[in-house]
Amino acid sequence: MRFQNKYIRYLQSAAIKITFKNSAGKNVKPMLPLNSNLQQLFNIAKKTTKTGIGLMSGTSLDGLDIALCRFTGNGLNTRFELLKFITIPYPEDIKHDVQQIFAKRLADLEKVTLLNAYIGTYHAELILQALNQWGIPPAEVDFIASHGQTIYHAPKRLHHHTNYPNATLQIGDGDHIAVKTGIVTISDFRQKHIAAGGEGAPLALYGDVLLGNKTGENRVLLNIGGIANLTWLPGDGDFSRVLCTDIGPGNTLIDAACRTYFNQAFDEDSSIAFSGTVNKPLLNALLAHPFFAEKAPKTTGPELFNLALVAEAQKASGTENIDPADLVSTLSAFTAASIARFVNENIDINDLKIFASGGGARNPFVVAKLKKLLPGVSIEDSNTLGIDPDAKEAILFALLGNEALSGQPVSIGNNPAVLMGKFSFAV
Ligand SMILES: Nc1ncnc2c1ncn2[C@@H]1O[C@H](COP(=O)(O)OP(=O)(O)OP(=O)(O)O)[C@@H](O)[C@H]1O
Ligand SMILES: CC(=O)N[C@H]1[C@@H]2OC[C@@H](O2)[C@@H](O)[C@@H]1O[C@H](C)C(=O)O
Repeated sequence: MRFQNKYIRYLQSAAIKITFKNSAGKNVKPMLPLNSNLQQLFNIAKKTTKTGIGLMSGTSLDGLDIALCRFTGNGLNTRFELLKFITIPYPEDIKHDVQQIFAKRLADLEKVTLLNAYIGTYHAELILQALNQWGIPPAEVDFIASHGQTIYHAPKRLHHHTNYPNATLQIGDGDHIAVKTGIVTISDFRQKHIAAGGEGAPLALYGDVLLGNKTGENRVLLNIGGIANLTWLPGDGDFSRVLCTDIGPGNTLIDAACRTYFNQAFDEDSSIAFSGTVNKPLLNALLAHPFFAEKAPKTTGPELFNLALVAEAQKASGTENIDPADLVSTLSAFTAASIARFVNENIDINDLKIFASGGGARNPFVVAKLKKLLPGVSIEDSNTLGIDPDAKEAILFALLGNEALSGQPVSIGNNPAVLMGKFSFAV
């Protein structure tokens, strides 16, 4: 008993000086002290202006996008500024290691475990490198918001195990980033989305509404990354009609064919696609995949859209011996055709303006086909909105980090009203 009283006195003396009010508005003493980590979090949360880093390393495995942003406010009142942005390409050995486990049903569990720690530490090194290059001390950064590296995405619609929930796995643990950089890190955003009933993706909605919504303009923010996804923002400002969904393959099949048949990472400026011819029977076989008829919102990944699926479509259409350049042309046309079909079937195309981002927005063959298939729709890249197309997803995670620190859960479209992300501290 004596010990307990002493302990309570200790807790009271250690309690930090915050004013807590009871329901009658009177000041009361806090019951418990905040430890130094919670104190740090509290200090960051109450800052009017926060500086945060958003990290994205997507399904293309091309590198780590690092966006340094400044935020004021939260939710629909957020104001942000992109201060610095850089993509640091992954060296070949890391790409190779991640590719060994990425989107594979059977993988070396030791490698997964090693990479979880390694990628966290490696991303921390890249952040410190970028900050050093920019001349910004880590102490000036309030938080890091890290997406991690997706290694497997398994919504029910893909895994078909009726007893199991939607699931997804991102590695590159946040503790390693926080300890190595000394900066509070928020990570693993997708689990909460699933826990609250979603598929863990796309999370783009939260940033797209903020970056792209304009009353009176019928807009789509289209991201052509490894997988293509979009957010539709109807001009009437009715948030219940907002739609955010994956569409199908972006660059993932094009990149896979380039790696396999041309020993190159991607089809730079579409030089291969332009040298080939689109094979119509194969294109139609690919477009006949049942995923495209599933109702949105929906998510997918290279777990489904991979060269095995292409081989099946080749078999079904009798195009097994197609020339590799024709294959790249056809896969590029497939990306454009599946996006155009989704837009035509699900979105009001009256006065529609599409703002494209992601590496695929720099694929001239895909963009030209898309424009041809959507006549009357304006298609520009997201620079027109003042958003660097390469930085958009990293900015999104920085925004989600800002929300995790100071936002309120809000529901938009079909998305659950939750704050996402887990906190990691340097000590
Ligand atoms: N000049 C270019 N010409 C053609 N394609 C390009 C060009 N530049 C980038 N790309 C494509 O963009 C890809 C990288 O895109 P991005 O960085 O948006 O992908 P990601 O972030 O990994 O994807 P996700 O959004 O699925 O997570 C490259 O692999 C390539 O296919
Ligand atoms: C599981 C996963 O990593 N999904 C990514 C991927 O890349 C594009 C598309 O598939 C999208 O659903 C998502 O990323 C973006 C950033 C999102 O969540 O909005």
